[in-house]
Amino acid sequence: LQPYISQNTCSLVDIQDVEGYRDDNSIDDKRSNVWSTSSDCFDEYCVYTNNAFLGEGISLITTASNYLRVSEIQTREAVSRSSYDKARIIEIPGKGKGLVANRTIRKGEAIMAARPALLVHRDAFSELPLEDIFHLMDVAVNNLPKPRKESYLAQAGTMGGHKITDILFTNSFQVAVGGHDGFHYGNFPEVSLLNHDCRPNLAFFIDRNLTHYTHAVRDIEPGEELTISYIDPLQVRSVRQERTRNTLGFSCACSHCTLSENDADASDARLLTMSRIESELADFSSQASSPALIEEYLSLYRREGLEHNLAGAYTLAALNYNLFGKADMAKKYAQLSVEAGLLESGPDAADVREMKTLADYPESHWSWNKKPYRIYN
Ligand SMILES: C[S@@+](CC[C@H](N)C(=O)[O-])C[C@H]1O[C@@H](n2cnc3c(N)ncnc32)[C@H](O)[C@@H]1O
Repeated sequence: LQPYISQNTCSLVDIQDVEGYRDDNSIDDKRSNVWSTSSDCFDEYCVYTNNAFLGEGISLITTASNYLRVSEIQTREAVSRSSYDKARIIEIPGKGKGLVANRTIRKGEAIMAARPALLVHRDAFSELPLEDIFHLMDVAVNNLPKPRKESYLAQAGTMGGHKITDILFTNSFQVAVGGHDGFHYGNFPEVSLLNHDCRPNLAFFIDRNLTHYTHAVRDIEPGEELTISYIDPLQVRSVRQERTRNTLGFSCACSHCTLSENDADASDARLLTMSRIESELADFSSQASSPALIEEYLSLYRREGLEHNLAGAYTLAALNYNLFGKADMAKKYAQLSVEAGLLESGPDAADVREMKTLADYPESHWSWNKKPYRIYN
């Protein structure tokens, strides 16, 4: 495995200069590689820093094998895209700072493409004593290039305690870098101003090059807040609220969580019906599925305002219509699944590729006509 050799090679001295942290243990020849490591390691976890990684600078707290996986990423494409032409920062009642649209944003429009400033191996938190974690976190953030360190430290920390760690927990995404132990907490400072909403107007995904993409999933009016969902939006209100309160540390003030009791009960009833129908549609031998059931399922999804989470529902619809041997409907929903999947999971996602194939060749797909509809009609 060869670490990424950047065209934009920086001297290791740049890193040594940051607040006195020394990286006296460089991994690679500094003429050919911008990665460096600090001598601060605990067990198998060390700090690795690259002050030009994908154009911006990143620190990792991870194992040697995960470092090698990350350092293999060779994207040189300048994807960085900030939201600042489309949105501005304001105080949002009950949520702290947030982003609101400056202008009309159309469904499908790209909002941001952001790279991580910090990746921390998930197991480091269970395997290392807290004081060792805090030390590694300090080294990792202090070793970042100055603008990157400043944008890390400008993020909100809402849980208290060690500030740099608090910021990570308040603002992290799960990032898998590959392999069986590739799970990390990832921090993307540019994304951190997006508040949570159980019915958000943006979808996001992180691709295999560690880029975090956000896209609008419906038209957004000027002045409307831009939001993503931090949790599973298909849970009923009490479960969603318990999750934001107990795991993420805040009481959700989104409009769906603050519905009247009657409206919240109606939403919960829809979610339970959707879950019941989904079990039937996902069981390809079920005799209960029918075109009417598929359409009811999709209309409940739309009624619930789940536009950021539609790809899976369209996939199930496409597969079920194809099982019935109804090619036109299978194609229609496979195309809608691809359209939604590109915003929710990106072009490399397995489902997106499979639905493209189904849309093009429904009759060659494994599901074709396995349950001819006339039998169940
Ligand atoms: C990733 S930050 C979002 C930006 C943050 N509001 C700020 O001021 O920088 C996550 C924090 O924002 C607040 N937050 C986000 N969504 C919220 C919501 N739906 N209801 C209440 N607070 C929310 C919580 O304090 C949460 O811990």
